[in-house]
Amino acid sequence: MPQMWPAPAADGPTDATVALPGSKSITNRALVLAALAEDPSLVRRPLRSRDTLLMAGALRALGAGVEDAGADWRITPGELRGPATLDVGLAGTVMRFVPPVAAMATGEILFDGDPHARKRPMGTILAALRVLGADVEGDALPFTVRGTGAVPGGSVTIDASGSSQMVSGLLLAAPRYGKGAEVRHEGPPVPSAPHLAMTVRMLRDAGASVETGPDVWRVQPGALRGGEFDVEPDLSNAAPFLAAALVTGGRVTVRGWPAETTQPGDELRHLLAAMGASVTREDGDLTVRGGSIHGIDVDLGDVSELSCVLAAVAALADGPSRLRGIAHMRGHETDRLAALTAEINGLGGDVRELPDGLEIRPRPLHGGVFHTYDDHRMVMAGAVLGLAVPGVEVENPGTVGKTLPEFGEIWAEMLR
Ligand SMILES: O=C(O)C1=C[C@@H](OP(=O)(O)O)[C@@H](O)[C@H](O)C1
Ligand SMILES: C=C(OP(=O)(O)O)C(=O)O
Repeated sequence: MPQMWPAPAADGPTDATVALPGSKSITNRALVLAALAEDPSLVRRPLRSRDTLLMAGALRALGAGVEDAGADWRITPGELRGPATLDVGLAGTVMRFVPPVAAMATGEILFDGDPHARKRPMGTILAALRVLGADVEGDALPFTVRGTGAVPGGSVTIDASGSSQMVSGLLLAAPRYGKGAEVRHEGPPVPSAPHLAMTVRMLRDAGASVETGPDVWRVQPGALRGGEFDVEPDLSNAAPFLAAALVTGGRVTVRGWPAETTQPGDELRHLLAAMGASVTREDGDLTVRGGSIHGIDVDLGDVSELSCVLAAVAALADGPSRLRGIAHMRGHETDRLAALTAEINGLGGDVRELPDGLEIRPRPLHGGVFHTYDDHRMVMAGAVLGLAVPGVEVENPGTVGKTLPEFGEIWAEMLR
């Protein structure tokens, strides 16, 4: 039986300060790099959510130690070994970042995940691993990696237009491959440039030698050093909270907004300003104040994690929006273009799917069930709509635990 959450309508402008847990993307990269390093590491203030617990579990099953150290995680690298059966859940980072590591283990490693995970694109990275010398059977979940203790590495050309994680996954393990790896992309643009920059930055910080050019990345073989990985707050998960300020004409401050970051969520500063918010960063905190909500015409290909919440805000704007450059979201937790269209229209909206995005014409909305398709960001989008539209019931709110188990409490606290 699906659970229903009556999304609270705002009874006035928000006036709140929120602190958010760590970034999924930084936590899961830190876990992989720490597991591949020569010495132990401390991952400071990691996100503890379904996606990161699955990553920790997968790396443990392959021989790494991942233990609580107060609020932190202590990672002790171990000899990589199977056999193992790994659950990737619905986590793109786990399904794309762990197979390149498993290929260096010994023994048979079976990967599987949630029913919808079997539909997410995997063939590109599994084929690339075969080119780099790994023994992989299958082109989608479930699949098997037969680790032989080492991966020769070398050059590979892929079409990563479906997901930047195809590139990131190969690069993160590449320092430990015999010849390292040169990954070239050929095809329509790779989405999520900030996430690729995050991969390169974190590899270099861990001591890897990485060169980049247009659509090419070269990682030299070499040791990775352990140490301390500081996890920033998850700025993509700031989206619904900052959007609440805009939607209610109030104020929301997010604590600990980094001055400089590779997280795509940093773009919220510009995107929400373009939609009518006033945005200021002071003493390391980011504050958004809302007035009227304007539509936008924008390419979100680099920051698609923000699209669900921005689509909800756009449905409440004073003019139409076009969200472009996000065709690859059809391969996310669900087909997000179809899901947003169906669910916003189900509340009386006027959303049309484009080949690469959404066209959103605001209309008066009414209450109803907002289905979420096991997608954390659909829960967040439903919550944002519910602020302004009485009677929105969000299906399976627990789905938000993929990246933010505390969402409900922080949301309620924000509205108090
Ligand atoms: O590398 C990462 O941490 C991520 C990359 C992006 O994937 P896509 O390029 O598949 O959109 C993003 O949407 C995802 O949430 C996290
Ligand atoms: C696309 C997302 O997740 P994943 O890492 O599973 O691809 C997301 O969090 O918006």
